[in-house]
Amino acid sequence: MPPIVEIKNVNIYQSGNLILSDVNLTVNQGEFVYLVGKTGTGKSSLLKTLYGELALTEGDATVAGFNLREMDWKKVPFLRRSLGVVFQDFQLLTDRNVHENLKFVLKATGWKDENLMEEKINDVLDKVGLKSKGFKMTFEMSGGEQQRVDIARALLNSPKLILADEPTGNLDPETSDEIMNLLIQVAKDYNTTVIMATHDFMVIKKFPARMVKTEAGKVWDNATVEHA
Ligand SMILES: Nc1ncnc2c1ncn2[C@@H]1O[C@H](COP(=O)(O)OP(=O)(O)OP(=O)(O)O)[C@@H](O)[C@H]1O
Repeated sequence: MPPIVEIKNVNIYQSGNLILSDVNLTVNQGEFVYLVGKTGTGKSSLLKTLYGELALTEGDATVAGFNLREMDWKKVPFLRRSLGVVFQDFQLLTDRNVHENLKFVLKATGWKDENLMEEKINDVLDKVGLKSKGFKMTFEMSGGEQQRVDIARALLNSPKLILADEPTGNLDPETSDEIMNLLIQVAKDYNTTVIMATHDFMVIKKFPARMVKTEAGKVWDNATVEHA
């Protein structure tokens, strides 16, 4: 199986400033990878490049079978559909309940059959342990529950790759552990790759995995906990 992410000699810019240079990174299907590094060193910029929010102008990268360099801009929605993206601040729609949040995404990504949509929503809610909470408004939920909804949403289109930007950033340690267990379980059950940016060294120590670090304008592979 080809790597799910292959980045070669990539330079990443924000507003014309070079943030990361000569990035090389290969991630295989099913791997769990932490992206660590001090604030402002480019973790989010790297993730944004992977999900097509920052255009790739120098170097080559393939993500979930999409060639980012040659990709027509119009194809970005298709790239996004084959990824699951999880954020620190959830980005859920606050005027809708959980079920409606999930249905909104399904409809926006081309689902039409009502029965299949119901089946899928039940399936992902069950997966994240929220089967009985579909009727809840998202603002009525705890941070941990909202993060579970966010993960459920990321799972809707059965992604081969989940990109998570500080998914435990707003959670207490116990809830962080629950979310980590969930992400790891999901990755295992679906053979999904997870690339997760984090500052949370308690989490990394407790759930060790490969580490990639942003520092001094470069991406360093296999950084150790001590150096991070
Ligand atoms: N939209 C933007 N326009 C201009 N510069 C930006 C933009 N977004 C980020 N930057 C700059 O790019 C650099 C890298 O930011 P980035 O958010 O990728 O870092 P990070 O490692 O994810 O930080 P954090 O851990 O705080 O989220 C920073 O110097 C930041 O100021």
